[in-house]
Amino acid sequence: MSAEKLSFQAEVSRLLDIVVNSLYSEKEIFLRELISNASDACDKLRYLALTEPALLGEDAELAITISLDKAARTITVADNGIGMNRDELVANLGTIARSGTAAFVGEMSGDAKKDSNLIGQFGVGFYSAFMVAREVEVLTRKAGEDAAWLWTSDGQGDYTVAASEKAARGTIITLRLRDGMDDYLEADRLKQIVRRYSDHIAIPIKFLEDGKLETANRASALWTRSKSEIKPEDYKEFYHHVSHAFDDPAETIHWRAEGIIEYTGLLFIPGSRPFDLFHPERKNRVKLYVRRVFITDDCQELVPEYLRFLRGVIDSEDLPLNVSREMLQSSPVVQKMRQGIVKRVLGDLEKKAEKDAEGYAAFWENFGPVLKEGLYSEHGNERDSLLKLARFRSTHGDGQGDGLVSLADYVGRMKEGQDTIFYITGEDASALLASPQLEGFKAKGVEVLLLTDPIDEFWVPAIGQFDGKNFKSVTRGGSDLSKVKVEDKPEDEKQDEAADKDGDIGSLVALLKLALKDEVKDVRASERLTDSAVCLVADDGDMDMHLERLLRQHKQLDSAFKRILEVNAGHPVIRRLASHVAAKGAEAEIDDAAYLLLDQARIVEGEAVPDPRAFARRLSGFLEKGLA
Ligand SMILES: Nc1ncnc2c1ncn2[C@@H]1O[C@H](COP(=O)(O)OP(=O)(O)OP(=O)(O)O)[C@@H](O)[C@H]1O
Repeated sequence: MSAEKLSFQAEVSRLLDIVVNSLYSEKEIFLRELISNASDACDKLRYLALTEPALLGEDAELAITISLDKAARTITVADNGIGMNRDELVANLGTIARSGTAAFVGEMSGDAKKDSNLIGQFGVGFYSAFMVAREVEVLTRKAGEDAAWLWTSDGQGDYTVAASEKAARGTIITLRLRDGMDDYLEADRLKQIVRRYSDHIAIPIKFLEDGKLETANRASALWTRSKSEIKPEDYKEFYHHVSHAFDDPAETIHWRAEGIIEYTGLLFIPGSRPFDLFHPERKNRVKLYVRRVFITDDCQELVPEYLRFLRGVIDSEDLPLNVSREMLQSSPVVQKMRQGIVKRVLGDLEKKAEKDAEGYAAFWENFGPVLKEGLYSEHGNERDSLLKLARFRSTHGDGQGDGLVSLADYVGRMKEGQDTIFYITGEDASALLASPQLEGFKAKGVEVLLLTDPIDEFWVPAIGQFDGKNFKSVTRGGSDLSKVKVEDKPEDEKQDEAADKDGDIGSLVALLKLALKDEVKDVRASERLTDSAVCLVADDGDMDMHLERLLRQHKQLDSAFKRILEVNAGHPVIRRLASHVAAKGAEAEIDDAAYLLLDQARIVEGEAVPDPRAFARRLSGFLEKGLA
């Protein structure tokens, strides 16, 4: 059968472009990637052979073999793992099946530096071979099948697949090196790379030199070694292998649980946020082993969703080797391990938060929004631990929302008479800081949490309270500010308040209500405004305004809640309007003023003005009068 010519998926072509133009300064990592794949292929075979021993047959010693041919300028990496059939070959080495790939590739800018950072999070795996090779050949035969296939490509957009011959199962990858890559034709250099990057691989990596085989790594699973023997670089390289990521781990958690159930955990918190963390299909990929045999990287019961950024290995001593997927789903051993993992990881995070505020803040920036999902989904102690770990921007400190505060910090700073934890939700902290609803709180020195993750709209109502204090949005209901005592209030503020009480605000509010009829739920004099003339708030029991916008953006809601318009009795415009009304009673222009005030409040809230023409007409009318 002749060779079939196929094109790479567009995303692969783009990745290859970047890879070939060599964004990585360390080209040598190509070997790490190929060895990593070969070791995964051996793990997969060993697992299948538990139930189908014939797959291993005579050839039961799984190994990776590296050899060189200086004259032909080739390196080969061979394994006797699971191998691939034709369809798998085309799917695995011609496309990227991972969810979110298209969006990810779309983000690449063509700017070499930025793209290399992005690719670092994504991992190019097999394709990194093209950094050093002008042509790559993959000869493979799937375990249990007779047919072998040869995949060939120069990484320029196409590849070919042809039926071929191979005596035994497994995969042989041959790289024809580019000019200038002669370095990699030295056996010592390759051995050094293997030692650097792959010493922790549990499968023997052998060098074939002058007809002799020499094992170049220790071939013992890293997590089984004692911690004192393991160097930080070993952990780092194991992280690269197990996560297929290029960044470095921010946290390494290695422990052995002994007692009713026994297992070893070696888990990593990535140093950067994986590109697909919020993709709906993103799953936890912690690898489950049973007594050193890889079982699966798709056991969702092992790690809660809100820790889906964890990478690494859990190796159980108690599960049976032939454990099935169904068994895993209902296994009390898995449940116990999950509890242990959660306790360990959250405990370590708590220690980090105490000892290394800066490092913890960096962790929180990356993974806080995911951890907060647990505030919503979990209960009891797990939720309590998460509440301790949660950090927020707030109006405390420099007032720029830069620092992170905990709920305990907040409660510790509450003012006399304050019995509520105040918050505001929105897209970004700096926009929130400019919200009119915050003015009164700032003026009274009452701290407000600035919540900017979509999940905040859900966990806050789900929890309702922290330390016996209710949460309350400053954009909703009565502001409760009058209860808060303020020590030294400037004289002019007191005068303002006195003036308001005696003033004509009552009749103005009544007239505004009349003018706006069904446009608003109510009009009220505000406690929370100090600088702005007006703002909108949600009635207690109605949907939060930010949540409503969020849901409407996602087409989850088409009706709109009516809001309350609050007016600032101390603001010059409102005062003038109030005395105007007192002197002249209701006039047509009150209607226009009412709508202008309402539209202004909408604009500040980031909402569209429903009738822009009417808005422009009214505004021009008032300008004209003002200029006359
Ligand atoms: N030596 C091999 N034996 C069997 N299958 C292999 C081998 N090398 C690669 N594959 C298959 O090709 C797929 C793609 O490999 P590739 O290195 O591009 O990505 P990956 O290892 O899945 O993930 P990442 O891109 O994060 O490294 C693998 O998931 C595996 O199924």
